[in-house]
Amino acid sequence: MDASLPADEPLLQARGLCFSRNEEPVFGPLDFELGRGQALLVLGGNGAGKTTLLRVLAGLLAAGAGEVHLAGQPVDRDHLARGSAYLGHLPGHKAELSTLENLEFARALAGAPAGLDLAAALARVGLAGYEDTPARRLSAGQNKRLGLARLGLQRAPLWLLDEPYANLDLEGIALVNRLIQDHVAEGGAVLLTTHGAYAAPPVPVRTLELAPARRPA
Ligand SMILES: Nc1ncnc2c1ncn2[C@@H]1O[C@H](COP(=O)(O)OP(=O)(O)OP(=O)(O)O)[C@@H](O)[C@H]1O
Repeated sequence: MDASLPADEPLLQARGLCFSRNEEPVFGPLDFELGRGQALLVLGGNGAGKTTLLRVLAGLLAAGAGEVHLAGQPVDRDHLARGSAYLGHLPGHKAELSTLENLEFARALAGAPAGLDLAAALARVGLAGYEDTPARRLSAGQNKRLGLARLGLQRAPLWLLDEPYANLDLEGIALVNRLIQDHVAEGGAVLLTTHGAYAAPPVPVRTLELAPARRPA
């Protein structure tokens, strides 16, 4: 957990946050906050803007208007990218590298300790025995599991999880819930999306409902 961030402010605050494409509003203005030890479930049907919101919060897209504060400090896209760990629909693994090599790469990027047991990290997400398997040979659910292993290496206090339960079997869903529970118990916070088909994690959860998508004229 990042001890450099003050603990007495909400970890994440958004004020008047908006995003538009070609002058068509996608979401907002949104006002919400998320404290340490909490999860925020972003609800909305297909096209409501959930992924777009997470990409803005991860610093991958620029907001059209509004402010985001991390632990009380106004932040720009760079700070958002550094303060959060993002797990999106596309896993972002290096296809030709093995699962273990992908974790080595992620560990180096995150500046995590070299002594970290990466084989154990793979075993924790159910990928024991796949250490030498190239990422391109993983199933969708196994790819998601590798993404979950990477998340644990990043040590960011704020997790942004886009449809984390998608493609996972029951045991995988339980794994996501366990990881979220542990992260929140350590003082982290999790913002996750769902279109409503999956259960919420077993932690204190607030919800944020995005308006239904507009149909093109
Ligand atoms: N790259 C893009 N270019 C143009 N429009 C986009 C792009 N990505 C998404 N959109 C549009 O932005 C709106 C919000 O999309 P977004 O992916 O954020 O929705 P979502 O709530 O995550 O949907 P889903 O539940 O289907 O994943 C949609 O109307 C979509 O058509």
